[in-house]
Amino acid sequence: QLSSTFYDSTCPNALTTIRTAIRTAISRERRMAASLIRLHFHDCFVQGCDASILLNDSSTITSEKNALPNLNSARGYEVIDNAKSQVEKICPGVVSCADILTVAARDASFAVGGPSWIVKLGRRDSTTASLSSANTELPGFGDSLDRLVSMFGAKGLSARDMVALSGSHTIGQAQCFTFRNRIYNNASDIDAGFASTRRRQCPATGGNANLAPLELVTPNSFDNNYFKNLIQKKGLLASDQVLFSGGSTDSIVDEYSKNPTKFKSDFAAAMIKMGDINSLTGSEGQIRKLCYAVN
Ligand code: HEM
Ligand SMILES: [Ca+2]
Repeated sequence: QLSSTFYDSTCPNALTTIRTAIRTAISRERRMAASLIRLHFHDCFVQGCDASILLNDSSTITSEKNALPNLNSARGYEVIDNAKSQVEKICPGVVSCADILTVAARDASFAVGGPSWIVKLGRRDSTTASLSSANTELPGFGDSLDRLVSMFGAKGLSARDMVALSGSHTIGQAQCFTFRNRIYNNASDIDAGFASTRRRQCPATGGNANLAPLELVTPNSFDNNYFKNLIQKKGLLASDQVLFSGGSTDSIVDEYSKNPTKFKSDFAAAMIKMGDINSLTGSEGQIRKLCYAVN
């Protein structure tokens, strides 16, 4: 049973300490806000929000960091490790890495103009990781709408939650190899001018790691331009554009494009729901001393 007051008596300064560490990291590099939100998502979809994604390879752990969706892609691990070490200084052995990552995602959203929300706390850290689940349970950039709906459904999230959460592609960057097919296949669901602009930084061969903003107008601020772009056929990933391509989620995209306030409140609610996925509580798991290793 998670609760927003979980650390009120055991570590009253936990949340301000985390916030300072996260704000410092984001002021150094604004993209870090995007990276931390994504890290929380990639944690929660694999064994639940249990900080399994933070564990390094060891004799007992096969790290999720090496799974396809994460390798050379997920980032921000060191920011969470640092926030943890700050929190350990004030209350050793009390605050879980899973909670720190959840709070970090919320603080990251707020730091770049997104909504804030009250985070539920009391998650415990896993003593295991699952590279295979990370490879099979995280969505891919080429997935169909039906597949995306069913992958989120498997985690207790609705199609509406999925569209709202995908709105976090209003910030952050993607590598060329994730959108190459889309910009070179002359499909009817992509704006021709947009495709040709993107091709300049993403050649047909090579340049796999070249970056492009997931949302072209305001890639560093959290707003609803992502949805406006989808309506103009300017989604970067195929998995972005499928949300507005004549299917069942078109009306949600349309609604969020017109109502940024509704998008932000739905996003916050969906983040809370995602943070509830299969948490370890009570005496399950442990409170790690270091986020990258089990005790
Ligand atoms: C709907 C299914 C989704 C797919 C297929 C997907 C796929 C991707 C891909 C391929 C990238 C670029 C990675 C790279 O090039 O290294 C990316 C980036 C990102 N994703 Fe998603 N994503 C999905 C949903 C979500 C959700 C639910 C969230 C958060 C709630 C999220 C947050 C982000 C953020 C913030 C970035 C930018 C990260 C950065 O700049 O470091 N995505 N996503
Ligand atoms: Ca996890």
